[in-house]
Order: sequence, then structure tokens, then C-alpha cells
Amino acid sequence: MTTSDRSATPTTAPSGGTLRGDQPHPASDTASVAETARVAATVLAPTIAAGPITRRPAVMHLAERFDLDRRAIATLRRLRRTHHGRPVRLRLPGRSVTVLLDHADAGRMLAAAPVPFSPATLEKRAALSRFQPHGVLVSEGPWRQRRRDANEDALEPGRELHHLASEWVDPIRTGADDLPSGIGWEDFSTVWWRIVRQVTLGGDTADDREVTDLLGRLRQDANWAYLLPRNRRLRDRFLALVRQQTGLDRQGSLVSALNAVAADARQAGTGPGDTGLDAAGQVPHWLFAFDAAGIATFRALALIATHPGAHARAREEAGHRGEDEVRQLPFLRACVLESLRLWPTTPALLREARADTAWGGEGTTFLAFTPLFHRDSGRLPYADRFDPDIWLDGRARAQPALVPFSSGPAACPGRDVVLFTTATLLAAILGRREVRLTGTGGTRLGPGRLPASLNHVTLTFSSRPST
Ligand code: HEM
Repeated sequence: MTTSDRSATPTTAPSGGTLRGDQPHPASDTASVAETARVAATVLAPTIAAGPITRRPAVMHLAERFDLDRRAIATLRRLRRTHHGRPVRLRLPGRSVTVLLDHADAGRMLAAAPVPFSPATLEKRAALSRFQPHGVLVSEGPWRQRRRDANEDALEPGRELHHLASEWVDPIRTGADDLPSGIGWEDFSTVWWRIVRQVTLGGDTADDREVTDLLGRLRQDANWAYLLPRNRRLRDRFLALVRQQTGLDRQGSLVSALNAVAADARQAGTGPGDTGLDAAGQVPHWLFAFDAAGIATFRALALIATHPGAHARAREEAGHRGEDEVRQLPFLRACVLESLRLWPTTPALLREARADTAWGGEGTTFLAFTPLFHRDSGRLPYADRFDPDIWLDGRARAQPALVPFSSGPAACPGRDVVLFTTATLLAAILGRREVRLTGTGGTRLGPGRLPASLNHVTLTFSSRPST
């Protein structure tokens, strides 16, 4: 399948298209020193401090307490008004960084990947190469394309039910049953990683924590990008373990799908064996990225539990079940998408210009800060509401910058696997239990009360078997 064939497949992710009348700006502006300082203080610093690669709980706590994302959004809205929506180049020493403020510009940038707007920015290369040196996100040129194709063929974006989905239902249901009646983040996270290992690596890996624990330690280092020396011993141990696990090729796992793709490529003679592709080299990103899916699921549970109308619909969808049935669960998928819209787990979408562009020369870094677009109350009537229907009736799809999974040629190829696993887990929980939100870090959640920053770590639930 070629890349152009792929873009024709239906997908649940928003398209990179623009609304009628929305056109990208033909040129950019430059921020004043004061504006740059405000963006640095209220947008860049909190985003970096929160942990771009793994969340720092103490900073998440502060972010929620002071609703820091709301402040970031306010800063960028003000900048947008002053500069009439044009992209704005910050006056930062030693770096050329331009912030996109308009929906159409963000959509345009994401659609034009990897050239001129490459996802493999300096920051991502520095951080991610600590545990995924050959991941597609930090790859360039022909290698990027091969790795991208392999990721798409194995993860099957655009297909709501992966061809292996039926293999994952049992581990997900078992995980839901293993949750205690009082559910905190630690309980949920433990169950989530058991599910992730079984879906990704397969078979009996539920308790095989070493690989994901090592990844956790590498991710903490990666938060420091180029500021901290690399721990090569840890990295080599982790990558060797991933390679070993991938080599076991357990039936029904995501890695088995990837191995099949690599074997097909070898047989068809379309490439020099595994050289360049490095199938096992794609798996660290998968394990890493499933973390965000766990966070999104826990927040979605909080949204559902605090919105009676959605709660009733979610329980109804969850309740229609045959024990081993694999189902699409459109409403629960939409709830997870809403969780990601309201609290994006990748708030900073970064691109680096590989050629001169109308908005800045080669080497310029571009930032689309997704909370600005996702919570744009001047444009979206549902900006600060929980409204899963926007993902079902086409309203979200019509917006080029509602992009929890990014969009365009570098959009997340794992999105449909994510939506399947998360929605199936929510269904397994809500189909058998009555769930109530019992605690947050201090913020109040409910209809009309959705802070821009939500610390998932402090959410707690009570549950009892449903009658
Ligand atoms: C809630 C969970 C997830 C979210 C919100 C998410 C979101 C994203 C976003 C926003 C990007 C673009 C990043 C950028 O441009 O810098 C991305 C890329 C990617 N994601 Fe995900 N992701 C999730 C989970 C996953 C999972 C579980 C997998 C694999 C099983 C996966 C595989 C990938 C890959 C391979 C890329 C790189 C694509 C490329 O560079 O062409 N993601 N994801």
C-alpha cells in the first residue's frame, strides 16, 4: 500500500483540511520582547516543567492548582489578537521558534509533513533517541518513509477493529476485573501496564515488568533532553530486552503484526531485509505512547462519572455485550477523544522547517500548542464542555486543529489501536460496575466545570458491582 492509498482510508482522526473561508496566513510576525517573555513564562516553561516525555507529578499538581493551561491559553489568545492570527516568531536567543495561533495554519503545518515541516525536531531527537533511536518520529528521509509504512501496516490506522483485536479482549476484561473497588491511579496504572504488555508483546508478559520499568527510568532521563548525559548501560539493556521480546513473536501481539510486515518486505524483496526498517526499533515508541492512553482513559472515566447523561449512554453501550464479542463502541471512543481534546497528552506539536517557508527559514522550529485550539471558546461552542457527540456528528472533523492524535502524514498511526483498547477497557469497567468519582486534587469536575489542567494522579473512584 502506498502512502497516497493510505490517506484515502477512512479514519477517526480529524483530517488536515480547513474550514471553508479559512486560509493559512501568507506571512508571519515577530513578537515583542515582553510578549516573548510572557509566552516563555506561561506556555513554554510550564510545558517543559510538566515533563514532555513523562509527567512530573509535583508539577502536574501545581498545574492543576493554578490551572496553568488556562493561563497559557489566555497568553496565546492575546498574542493572536495583537498579531491578527498570524504566526509569531519569538525573540529567543540562539533559536528561531515560531508559534502558530490560527487553526488553518496549524492544519496546514501538520498536512505538510515531513517536508517542509519535519516532526523530527532537535528536542525530540535529543529526548527520544535515549530509548528509541530508530523510531519513526525521529527518523528522516527514506528511512522515515519505510518505518512509517511499517508502522501503518502493523497498527492499521483507519481500521476501528485491528485484525488482532479479538486477541486483546480477554486481557482487557481480566484487567478490569482485577481493579479493586476503590480505584486510585496506582491501581489503574498497574492494571493498564499489564494490558499494554499483553497487547504489545503478547502472551504471558502481564507480570514481566522489567521492560516497562526500564522504559520508565529512561523516560525520566529523557525529560532532560540534551541537558543530562545518556545512561548507555540502561538504554542498551532496555533495547536488548525489547529486541528479545519482539523476537519471541508471540501470537496475537502487536509485535507479531510488525514481524509479519517485516517478513513480507523481505520476501517481496522491497528492501534490504530489516536494514533501515529496524522493526524492533519501532516497539519502544509503542510502549512509551501507551502511557498517554492510560492517562486519557482514567480522565475519560472521571468525565463519564461526573456527567449523568454521558454516564447513562456509556453504561448502555457497555451493557450490550456478549462475553467474547469484539465491538466498536463508538460512544466510548468518542469519550476518550473528548478526554484527549480537553486535556491533550501531547500539548506541544513541534515541527522543524527543512526548507525555507513563508513563515520562517530552514531550521525554524514551529509550535502548535493544542490546548489553545482545543479550548478555543471564541470558535467552538463546546470548547469547555464534555461533548462526545462532536466526534460522532462531524463537528470535530471539520476543525483542522482539533488534533489529539495530530493529523496529516505524521499523524499517530496507533490511534485506532488506542481507541479500541481504551474504549474496551471502559466498557469492561462500566458494564459490570457502578462507578463514582470520589476525589480529585482539589479541583471540581462536572458539567460546566472543566479546568484546563487536570492532574490524573489524584483522581479516585469508588465502584460496586452493578445490579
Ligand atoms: C492516547 C494515546 C496516544 C496519543 C494521544 C498519541 C498521539 C500522537 C501524536 C500527537 C503524535 C504526533 C507527535 C508529533 O508530531 O510530535 C503521535 C505519533 C505517533 N504515535 Fe501516537 N499517540 C498515542 C498512542 C500511541 C500508541 C499506543 C502507539 C503505538 C502502538 C502510537 C504510535 C505512534 C507513532 C509510531 C507515532 C509517530 C508517527 C510518525 O512520526 O509518523 N501512538 N502520536
